[in-house]
Amino acid sequence: MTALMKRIFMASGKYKTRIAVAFVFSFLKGMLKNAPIGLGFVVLAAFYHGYAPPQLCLWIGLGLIFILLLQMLCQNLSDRLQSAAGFLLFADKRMELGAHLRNMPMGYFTEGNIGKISSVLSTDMVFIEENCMDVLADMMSYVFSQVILIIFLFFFNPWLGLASLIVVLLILLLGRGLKKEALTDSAVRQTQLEDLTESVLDFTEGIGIIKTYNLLGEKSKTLSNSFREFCRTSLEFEENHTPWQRGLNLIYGFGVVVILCLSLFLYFKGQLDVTYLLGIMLFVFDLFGPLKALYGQSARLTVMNSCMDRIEEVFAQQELPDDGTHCIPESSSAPQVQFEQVSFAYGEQEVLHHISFNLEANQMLALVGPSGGGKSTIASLLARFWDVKSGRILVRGQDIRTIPLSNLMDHISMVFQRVYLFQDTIYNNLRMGRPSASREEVIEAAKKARCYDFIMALPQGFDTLVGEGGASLSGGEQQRLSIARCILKDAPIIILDEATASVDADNESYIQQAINELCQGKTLLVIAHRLNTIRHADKILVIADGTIAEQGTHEELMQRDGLYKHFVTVRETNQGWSPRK
Ligand SMILES: Nc1ncnc2c1ncn2[C@@H]1O[C@H](COP(=O)(O)OP(=O)(O)OP(=O)(O)O)[C@@H](O)[C@H]1O
Repeated sequence: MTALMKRIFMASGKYKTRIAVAFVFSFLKGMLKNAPIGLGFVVLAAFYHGYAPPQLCLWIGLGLIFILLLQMLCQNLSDRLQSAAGFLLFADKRMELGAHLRNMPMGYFTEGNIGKISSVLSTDMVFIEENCMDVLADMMSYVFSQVILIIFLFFFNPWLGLASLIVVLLILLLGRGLKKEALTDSAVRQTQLEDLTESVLDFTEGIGIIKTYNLLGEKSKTLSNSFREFCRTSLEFEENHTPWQRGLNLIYGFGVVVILCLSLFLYFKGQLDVTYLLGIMLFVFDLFGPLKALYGQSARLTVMNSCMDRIEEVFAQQELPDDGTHCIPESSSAPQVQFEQVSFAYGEQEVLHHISFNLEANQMLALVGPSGGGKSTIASLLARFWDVKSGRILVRGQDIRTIPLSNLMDHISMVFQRVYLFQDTIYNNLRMGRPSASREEVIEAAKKARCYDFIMALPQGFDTLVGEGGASLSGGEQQRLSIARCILKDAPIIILDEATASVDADNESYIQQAINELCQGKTLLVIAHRLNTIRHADKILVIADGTIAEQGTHEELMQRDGLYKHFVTVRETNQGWSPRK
């Protein structure tokens, strides 16, 4: 518990003082909880010794009211301070995590971590936010209450104090076992919760594909299995705790009997005053109550512990360094883009080996080659989705690792095959390309990207809301909107992943017109599939097995009897690898 308190306290940043003050009030609340017992004992002793003036009753009554009021005040202050601190702290933590995620390499998001991020941001953070402060403050008050009760007993008789201490030690020993079990179980449970989130995301995001392939039954079954599995683990979590909780209950009861019998024994031996015996009777049945309440919360505590582990794990992921201070120069005699001996690995697996090429301003470089050769990786490295393993990538002579990420992004636009439109109006989706753009500029970009007509045919024109992922628009329309976004951005370097999926002839022609508008006067790095695009490229790189197998213009490469010529021949005879015409 102390370890968890320390972790939360260390993570509480500017709310440390507020939390510390809340805990002080909680401590006072714990002390005051036992004060009526002390008062009761004073009354008993006074009556027993024949001292019972009417004023005593008045004072005791007033004292009790005072204690109750003070207890309420402390409770109120600690609750208010701690719950506000919890919500404020986790609002900040979410923003911190958001900033951290923004600076993470893209690889982190594509390597199956979406479920983890979602469950950390929602389930884990919400659980800690709602529980941490009140549970921790309650824990503190239980611990202090227990300590005070033991001190009472030591004060009455050292043997009683010692006996209660031994019982407490036994409880702590068994509690350690419970904690160990709970820690393991809650880690398993939280991991399953993460898998469950992943399954739900998978199901909802892929619902279109699932329906197309008639997999609704199968995938629903997978999802139901995940739900059932989580339910089973939760039940197991509870069941595994039960024997430990029963053991603890046994020791609580056993401890009460021992203290009761020992008190009577000491009384009959003349070693314990009758007033003390009566005092002990007052609270002996609740003697280990605070510890009982504390272990009753152990399940919540351990879940909080594993939530903290997972939150810290995401925070511990290395960010992509963004400490560059050299902005891209306005002009330079160096090539627009240079790859110098670039190697790259996903984890341990090296997928690019010593790639070197230059791309001059306003030229087009086409990357072609077999699937899995490394074309997309080359494009991603230029946008600094990841950092190279060795070698350098330069933009206008400047190593991209020394350029502030925002400056690099200002100079690069990417047109992906997979388009993402936010749940917002078409206008706002377009304006993301350049937030400072005027309405006229947005409309102009839409016209250039051949979007204007279909936008105006929508019920609210530019103010029409598009669904999550742009579900209410056709693939070709979404693609053109994403191109309009890039036209508005007007970045000098464009990375274009040409669509491989077939769209109808009209759409294809519109997309091509939109791309032609976008690419005017730009430097282009194209992952090319269309023979037409490839033919017009200033330079073609054939990428195979992470290396440049061949390079040159279409004519140069066709003169060699190499991989490229083979690919084109295959394309022309419509077999296998196919750069479309
Ligand atoms: N996120 C990733 N994690 C691990 N390996 C990856 C990842 N992305 C790609 N790879 C691997 O890197 C290699 C190069 O992949 P890349 O996507 O760059 O090839 P490509 O030429 O663009 O293929 P395609 O034409 O099919 O898109 C492949 O072996 C691929 O399996």
